[in-house]
Amino acid sequence: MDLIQRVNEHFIESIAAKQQAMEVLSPGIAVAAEKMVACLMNEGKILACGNGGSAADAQHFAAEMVGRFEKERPGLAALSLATDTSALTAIGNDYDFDMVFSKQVRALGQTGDILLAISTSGNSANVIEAIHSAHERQMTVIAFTGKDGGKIGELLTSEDILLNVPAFRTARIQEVHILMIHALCDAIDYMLLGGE
Ligand SMILES: O=C(CO)[C@@H](O)[C@H](O)[C@H](O)[C@H](O)COP(=O)(O)O
Ligand SMILES: [Zn+2]
Repeated sequence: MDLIQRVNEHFIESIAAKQQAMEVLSPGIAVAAEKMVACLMNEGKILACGNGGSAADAQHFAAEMVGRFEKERPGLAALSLATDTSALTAIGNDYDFDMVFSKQVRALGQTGDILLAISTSGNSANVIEAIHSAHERQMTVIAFTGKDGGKIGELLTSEDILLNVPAFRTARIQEVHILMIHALCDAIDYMLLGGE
């Protein structure tokens, strides 16, 4: 296979992953957006976490909430738990890397807040611990996963939302996750501002 064909395969596979995800996830994404708006309108906030590419997704989502997505509006309360290098290194060094998010959730999370938990495998221990802490704090969890949903898929409650991408390659799952983030931002803005 030549290099251009190899690149083409990525586009083809990504398009297919998105098509399959659309068919199963759009209703759940709409419900997640409604839960987020209800939380934000009730003085709540959204905490987001994930590792590697998903850390970037958590940060990307928070930036579009606090800054803006496509329309001018007041900033919305969201925070990435994956960006504070001092907190991440101190907690990782002094306690355990599994606790880097959960300790922040316990410190910052309040009843009615939302945890956006992002893990392509559904098995990252620090994301799982963050979900346990969110439940202790009576927060709702919205989980973005992939593959078979992993352990995260098994520990969510009926109050939570599992948005599991039906794909097995990490890169493809991440590409759908970022699309889901933009769809969420758009739905939130639409509910708050109306428009097209
Ligand atoms: O972006 C990628 C791979 O595309 C990596 O950085 C990837 O996010 C990391 O390996 C993560 O540690 C994977 O964690 P998870 O998605 O299974 O929770
Ligand atoms: Zn990646």
